[in-house]
Amino acid sequence: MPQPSASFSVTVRVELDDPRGIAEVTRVLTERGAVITALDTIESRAGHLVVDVTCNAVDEVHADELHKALDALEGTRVRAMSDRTLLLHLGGVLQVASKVPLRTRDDLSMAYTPGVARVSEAIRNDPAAARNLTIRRNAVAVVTDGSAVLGLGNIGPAAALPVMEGKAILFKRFADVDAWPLCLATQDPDEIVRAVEIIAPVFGGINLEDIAAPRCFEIERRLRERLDIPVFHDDQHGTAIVVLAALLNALRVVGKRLEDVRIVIVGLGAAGVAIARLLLAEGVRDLIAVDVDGIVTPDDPGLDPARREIAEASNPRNIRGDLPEAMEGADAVIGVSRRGVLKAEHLERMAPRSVVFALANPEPEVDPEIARRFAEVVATGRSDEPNQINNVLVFPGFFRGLLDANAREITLAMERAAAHALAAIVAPDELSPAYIVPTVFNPRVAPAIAKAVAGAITDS
Ligand SMILES: NC(=O)c1ccc[n+]([C@@H]2O[C@H](COP(=O)([O-])OP(=O)(O)OC[C@H]3O[C@@H](n4cnc5c(N)ncnc54)[C@H](O)[C@@H]3O)[C@@H](O)[C@H]2O)c1
Ligand SMILES: O=C(O)C[C@H](O)C(=O)O
Ligand SMILES: [Mg+2]
Repeated sequence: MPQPSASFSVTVRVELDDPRGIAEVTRVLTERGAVITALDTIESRAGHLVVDVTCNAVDEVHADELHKALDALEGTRVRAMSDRTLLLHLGGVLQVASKVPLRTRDDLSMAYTPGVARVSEAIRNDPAAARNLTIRRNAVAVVTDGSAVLGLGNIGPAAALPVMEGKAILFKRFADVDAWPLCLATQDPDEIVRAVEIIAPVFGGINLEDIAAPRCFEIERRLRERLDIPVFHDDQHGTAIVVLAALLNALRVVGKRLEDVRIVIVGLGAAGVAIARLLLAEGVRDLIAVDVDGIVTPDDPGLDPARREIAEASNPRNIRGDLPEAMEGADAVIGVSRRGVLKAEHLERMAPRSVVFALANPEPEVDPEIARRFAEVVATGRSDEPNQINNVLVFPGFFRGLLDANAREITLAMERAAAHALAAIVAPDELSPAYIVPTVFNPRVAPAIAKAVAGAITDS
């Protein structure tokens, strides 16, 4: 049963003929499963009270039920009900701010003309000076075509913008990177590659986001060939790094070794391919990938090169069939597909002391409550659950490291180093089923990843 959460927080403005009725209001809300988080008095006089009650609900249906229940109370009227998350996004969540004062004509003539012309000339004479004299060394483009937005699917560039704004503020908050959302009105790989190529002079790095497989593989490869700045596909590499870190620690908790475990990946898309690649590079020997048509094998017709590579390197026991067959005896399952794909009848086939990562956003492959009946370690991608496995643990620090080191490319060595650094933030004596990855608010996360990335450049 999904629980009320802060991601679905509503404020109800209720008008009462008798102030004593507030007790009824809180009773009705609480009995119907809402979690009250604030009560604010708006108007109060004898025989009249208006209050804003803020509470966490489960979803729209639940909020509607709460509204109706309050309306049914005698002497109580609901004036309005507002969704706080939508209110938070009014006008967007991101803005551009000046780093320099603009108070006098002097300030203007340095920040802008005529002074700025000398800055431009300096760059014309030495293009490398752009790194020091512009925003470039701290700027990242968050580029999407809106084709695989969270687990919502192909919702297009306009609907993708709130998610990309969100990514940009996470970059700023956790690693002081200035990121800008760029939602492209095309899903044609040639056009996407060209668009990124021609905006590249502004940026020190490109973060591709929520571009569906298989086109994301080709786009990333072509951009890496053409650009002299690092190109990172967050859903692939960010996810693979956080998953490897979480898996290393989860296996420590259940006392198993990476080389010995059987792992199932559900959803061989952008995230699934990159996770499989990184786990195989790290020494996983028994990995099975399952997609919509069942276990992925090399004889599947029409496999793109990235999926073919995984199909050929996985499934050493040559298991055929679908999810139930793949799950037989599995020590860990990693879901990067869509909500509800994993069921109790799949999880009950797993080995004792197993691990379930259900990472689809915003709703996981399985309700964590159900998963905990079968597995010792359970994690999702949500920020309102313990053990949040989300690429936000990686991309801010990873780009901090790339930008500071003026890196031109991204290597598997950097990804592995970042994963180990992230895992190491949780000390061995702190590890438990409910604590396998640090929270994103742990201030050691981004610096540790940045350091690992920079260290891996020197090593290679
Ligand atoms: N927690 C995180 O940090 C994180 C990071 C990246 C992606 N994700 C989530 O993972 C999911 C996939 O993201 P992506 O970028 O790889 O998308 P994608 O579109 O590239 O891949 C999704 C894959 O899942 C497969 N799939 C769909 N239904 C399935 C089913 N019933 N059984 C098996 N496979 C199925 C699709 O065929 C596709 O190959 C999304 O829900 C996304 O939110 C989470
Ligand atoms: O955006 C997130 O929360 C994680 C990930 O990038 C996703 O697409 O689900
Ligand atoms: Mg994403």
